[in-house]
Amino acid sequence: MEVKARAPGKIIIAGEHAVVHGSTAVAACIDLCTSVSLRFPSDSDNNDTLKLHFKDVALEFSWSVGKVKETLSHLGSPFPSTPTSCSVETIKCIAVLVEEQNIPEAKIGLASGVIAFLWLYTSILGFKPATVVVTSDLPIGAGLGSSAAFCVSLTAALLSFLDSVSLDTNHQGWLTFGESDLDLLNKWAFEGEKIIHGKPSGLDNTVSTYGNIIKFRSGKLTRIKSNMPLKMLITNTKVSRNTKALVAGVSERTLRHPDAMSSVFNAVDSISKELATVIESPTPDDLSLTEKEGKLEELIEMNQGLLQCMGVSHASIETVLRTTLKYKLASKLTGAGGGGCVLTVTANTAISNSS
Ligand SMILES: Nc1ncnc2c1ncn2[C@@H]1O[C@H](COP(=O)(O)OP(=O)(O)OP(=O)(O)O)[C@@H](O)[C@H]1O
Ligand SMILES: C[C@@](O)(CCO)CC(=O)[O-]
Ligand SMILES: [Mg+2]
Repeated sequence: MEVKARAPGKIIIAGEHAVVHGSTAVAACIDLCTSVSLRFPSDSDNNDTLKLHFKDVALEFSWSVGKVKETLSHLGSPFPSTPTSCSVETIKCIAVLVEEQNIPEAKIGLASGVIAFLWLYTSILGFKPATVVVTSDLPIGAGLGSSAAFCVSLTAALLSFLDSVSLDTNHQGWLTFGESDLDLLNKWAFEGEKIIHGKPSGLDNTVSTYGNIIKFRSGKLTRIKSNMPLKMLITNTKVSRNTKALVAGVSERTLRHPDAMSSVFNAVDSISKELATVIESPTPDDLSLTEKEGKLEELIEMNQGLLQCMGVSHASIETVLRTTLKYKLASKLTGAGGGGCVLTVTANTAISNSS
């Protein structure tokens, strides 16, 4: 039997990093997805292997199920309905299983995703042979939430085998999770993100699970209904970086300058709240649309300034900012920064073109 699940990446319109420290953020999912296919061998295959294939990065892993069980047997039977954090000791045990796979040095950054895979797989389905294949439209490690889309699509594929999870009617050829199961899916995906990110806010997995546009603060989401067209350009600087290290860097700066950073986080909170209000408020005519777009651009610019204060911008990001500024367009980094992707609001251009 084979199941295929997919989940979207995201852009953070305002509030990245500050959201880890309790500020509000606004994020929207994008139509680039990660897909996970999961196939169990038939009885006649007489197979005792758990295989994982990361197609985008041409990496294949395989373990004997007996070996995985031996390493993790102290954890007991799986509790799929109770999302559980992977303890530091268990991460160490799983890391041994990953080290044996001899990931080439240039791709060693992907190891945390393999650990997250083994944790989610064994916690939800236990010790069963299977073949899992991961493919993505998203650039990996570029700020568009590839880690969250991976955790959400993988968890969705795993949970779909549980009798307790009911899948809703067909949505463009795909079944969707019912509202109550989305919470379970999101919680497990968060546990995967914790392994990859260290200290995630939960924003990325939440927007990937629930879709559309959300406002998010301290683990709580509010769905947003946009009342204006949001046209954005995404530029990938192609400078690779690691979310875990960037998040840790901001926490270290916060320890060094608690008062100053607290003011920065408060300012971001106000920016995200105002931005959500602007997006949601009615747009009766073209004049109010132009006014709202002006506000949006200014808020994006202010948020970028504060991200620079947090130390997560990068020379490659500044180059994109300078370039878009020549065309009077506002931009900010999106996701963890340090390279990765930059967002540019392009709505005004669209209006002047059409008028
Ligand atoms: N398609 C994929 N194949 C294999 N591993 C993946 C894939 N997508 C994500 N990953 C895992 O996620 C990690 C990248 O996550 P990271 O959080 O650093 O970047 P991101 O999620 O793309 O950006 P951000 O968190 O800023 O939105 C990779 O190192 C890998 O472990
Ligand atoms: C940098 C961060 O705010 C967003 C990464 O996409 C981290 C997080 O919220 O977990
Ligand atoms: Mg990530």
